Amino acid sequence: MALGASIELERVSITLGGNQIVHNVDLSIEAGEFLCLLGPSGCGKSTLLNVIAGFIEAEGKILVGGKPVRGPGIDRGVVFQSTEALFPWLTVQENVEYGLRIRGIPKKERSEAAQHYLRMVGLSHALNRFPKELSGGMRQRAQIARVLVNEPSVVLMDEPFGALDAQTREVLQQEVDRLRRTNQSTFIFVTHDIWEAITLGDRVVTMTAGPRAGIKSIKTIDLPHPRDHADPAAVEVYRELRDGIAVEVDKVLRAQQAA
Ligand SMILES: Nc1ncnc2c1ncn2[C@@H]1O[C@H](COP(=O)(O)OP(=O)(O)OP(=O)(O)O)[C@@H](O)[C@H]1O
Repeated sequence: MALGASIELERVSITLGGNQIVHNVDLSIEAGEFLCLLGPSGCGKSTLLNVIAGFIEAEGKILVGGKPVRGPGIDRGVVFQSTEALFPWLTVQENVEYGLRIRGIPKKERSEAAQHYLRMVGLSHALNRFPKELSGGMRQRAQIARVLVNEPSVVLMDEPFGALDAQTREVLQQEVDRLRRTNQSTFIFVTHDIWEAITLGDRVVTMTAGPRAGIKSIKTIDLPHPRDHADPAAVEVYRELRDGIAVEVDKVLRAQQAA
């Protein structure tokens, strides 16, 4: 299993289409940490994740495992929100094996690895199905297995459960919460959902409203796993995060009204 890598962002600013989306972000993420990123819609969460993934260039320093990010790499795996992210012409197992096949891993080894990770996400019964034969939740499980099979040091998740119904979402949150305890990768998980962030995060970073979004707060979630939403300490964390985000959402609404 790959060990997680630390991530350092130093004075990171991101400009897209002539607009500065993110301004001067400094953030240190420890190896093996699970960090959740919350913030109002459009503030730049996905953009920041895409910069760490190496899909978008930025100003400032971005170090993963002490090395500057110069583009996408196998050390960083990305799970997208879209349940369409799998190759529709490949079976579940072939989708999960894909990255290993590209890297020339022999058939027996990649088949065993794919089955191991598919078992981990509860998809052993669906190895030979095609994506269109899966529910949205199953597709996201397959996507997670497809990323984890490469044993990345960093797993970047961009609202992976955003398109799922509430019950499936809760089940997958519990699964990721279990999985990350045996997986030593560093996780950054973008979400709109405050409870999702509290369920999963070692820390929750809240961003300010854009443009020129930055970090508003960093909250350490010092509660035992699995996290109980009825625990008064969790409710207190929820209130604090909700109130902080409400201020930022309000700024977005006022800016929209003024425009
Ligand atoms: N390629 C691009 N060119 C210009 N502007 C862009 C581009 N991609 C994103 N943006 C803008 O950057 C800002 C941040 O977008 P981003 O998707 O990162 O926000 P977000 O916080 O992830 O939003 P959401 O929570 O709604 O997914 C938005 O104002 C968006 O319109």
